[in-house]
Amino acid sequence: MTKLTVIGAGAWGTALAITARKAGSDVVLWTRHSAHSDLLNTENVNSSYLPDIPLAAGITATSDIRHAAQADILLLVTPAQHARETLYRLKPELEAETILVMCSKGIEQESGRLMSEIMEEIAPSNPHAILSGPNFAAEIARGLPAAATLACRHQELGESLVKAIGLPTFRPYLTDDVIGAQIGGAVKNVLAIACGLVAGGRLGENARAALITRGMAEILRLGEKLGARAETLMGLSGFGDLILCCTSQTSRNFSLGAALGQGDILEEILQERTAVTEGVYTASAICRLAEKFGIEMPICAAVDEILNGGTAVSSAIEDLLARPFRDEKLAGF
Ligand SMILES: NC(=O)c1ccc[n+]([C@@H]2O[C@H](COP(=O)([O-])OP(=O)(O)OC[C@H]3O[C@@H](n4cnc5c(N)ncnc54)[C@H](O)[C@@H]3O)[C@@H](O)[C@H]2O)c1
Ligand SMILES: O=P(O)(O)OC[C@H](O)CO
Repeated sequence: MTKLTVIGAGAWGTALAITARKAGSDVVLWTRHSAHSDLLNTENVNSSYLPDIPLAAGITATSDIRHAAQADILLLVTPAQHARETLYRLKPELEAETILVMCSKGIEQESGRLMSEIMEEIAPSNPHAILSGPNFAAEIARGLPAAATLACRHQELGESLVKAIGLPTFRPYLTDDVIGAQIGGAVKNVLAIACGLVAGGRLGENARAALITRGMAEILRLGEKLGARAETLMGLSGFGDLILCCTSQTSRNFSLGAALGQGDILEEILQERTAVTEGVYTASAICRLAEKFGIEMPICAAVDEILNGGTAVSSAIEDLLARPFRDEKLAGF
């Protein structure tokens, strides 16, 4: 039986633990606090992050990183900004053949690095993969149907991962485009904030459709510079996740944007949340990458201005609307 540990017991980590257990893997769920692992083991539910959904029998929680690392596969599911420190904690315990699967969506704020680059930097000899797609944790944990992109450079490795986590209701689609599989998940978080702003500000459905479409052009522009394939960006991890998060209040990024659009204060929204809202941290990293590559990402820039530049929502929207009229072909991809 495949031994699989999920690193990070938030909503997504817990949903993936339930999924992998159903797929037949022997599952351990690691959380950094022993009080949390004790609660998970005694209550059999992750009431802080995924209430009302029982953990499948056979999932054991632990806060012991050494025990957690003793697995064939590690699913890394902390917030993206904590992926580096988590990998450093794991590194001394890793066997060379332990497979690392990054399930977090984001770009490191300080370095502008993708999650795969951080895995390569810290654990260069370990095989690694990316899992990303339109996947709300609660739906997956309930066994509702969904699909995701699973990216790794070797087909055999991909197939073994599909066996460990795939279900008829959770369908991983394989690709070798590791870079492409990360761009959509990171950028859609920022674009979902933008669509939330539009919803909160009651700017209409047309405006949202325009933002999603022009947002897709921003994903394609950044993806091209980073070496991603367009087909991956148009797939589950890109277009699929963009549609999901730009059209649903279930998305934490969308709901944060909606609250901002209604006039709430960023710091107060964040204080009230225990769950991570990745777009808040990835926005500035994306804008720095756009600057480095000399590409325009005006929607991401507007969100970054609102989050980090002190620009009022109304004025950022006015600036976007004042942009010159363009040829769609030239402004697209
Ligand atoms: N929730 C979803 O539906 C979903 C779906 C797909 C991908 N994701 C991605 O998965 C990642 C995790 O999201 P989530 O929804 O599980 O978040 P969450 O906020 O529900 O949980 C995050 C978990 O990480 C832990 N954590 C926080 N800081 C940490 C640190 N410094 N070291 C170790 N652990 C730490 C928290 O205690 C918590 O257990 C994000 O990148 C998110 O974009 C989430
Ligand atoms: O709630 P969000 O906005 O973090 O989105 C969660 C997942 O990424 C959806 O695929």
